[in-house]
Amino acid sequence: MECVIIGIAGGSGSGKSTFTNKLKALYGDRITVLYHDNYYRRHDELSLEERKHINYDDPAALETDLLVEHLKQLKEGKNIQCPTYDYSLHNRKEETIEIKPNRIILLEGILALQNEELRDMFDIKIFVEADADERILRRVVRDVKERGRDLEGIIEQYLTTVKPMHYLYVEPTRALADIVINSGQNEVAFDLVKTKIDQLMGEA
Ligand SMILES: Nc1ncnc2c1ncn2[C@@H]1O[C@H](COP(=O)(O)OP(=O)(O)O)[C@@H](O)[C@H]1O
Ligand SMILES: Nc1ccn([C@@H]2O[C@H](COP(=O)(O)O)[C@@H](O)[C@H]2O)c(=O)n1
Repeated sequence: MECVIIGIAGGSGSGKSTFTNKLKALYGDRITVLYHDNYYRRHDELSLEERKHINYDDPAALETDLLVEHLKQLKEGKNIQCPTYDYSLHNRKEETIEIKPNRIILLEGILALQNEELRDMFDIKIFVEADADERILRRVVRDVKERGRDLEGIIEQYLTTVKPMHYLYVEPTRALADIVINSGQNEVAFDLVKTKIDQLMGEA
């Protein structure tokens, strides 16, 4: 079985996870989904307070080498032990999850198209687009509800790291995408990607 890897990038709050999770809900175990965020580096040597102030939007914050290695293993038909991440503790969890390869592999993350070695592994490159004001508003709601954050911290992080890194590293990768889709809740884009996945699965 030859794997087809689809990279899904876009700014924080653009709707990447919404789009990816909708595909996962449709295909279930017939597709493999990886999240770049699970590859944020472990920082046991730092206190929680110190970990709060890491620049998580800089490519160096992610162990992308391990992700590339895992994608290679999946392509070889091997299972991987995928790391998992705790946003509240700003650290990797102890547990890993076993992930199996499939014909279609999705990889989602803000910097999915930034690293050249990773980008070169993708057969299809997607960038999810959304205005900056909509992205930050969605992030505020999500980070308070789901990631254990407060408004003050979200604003400080956005202005000091998220926003500058977005324009330095994320936005330029828009031009490297095969397809740019407008928001993660885009029925037309979803149907187009679904049609392509169905076709590729039929060819396997
Ligand atoms: N088009 C949209 N309109 C309104 N809310 C959205 C839209 N797309 C996503 N959201 C919401 O915004 C939040 C962030 O979306 P998410 O998919 O997690 O973004 P990302 O993975 O790109 O950071 C989620 O709570 C999601 O439900
Ligand atoms: N400990 C962490 C790790 C990451 N982040 C932020 O997550 C964003 C990427 O995830 P999305 O679902 O929003 O694409 C990224 O912008 C990091 O700032 C964090 O806040 N804390």
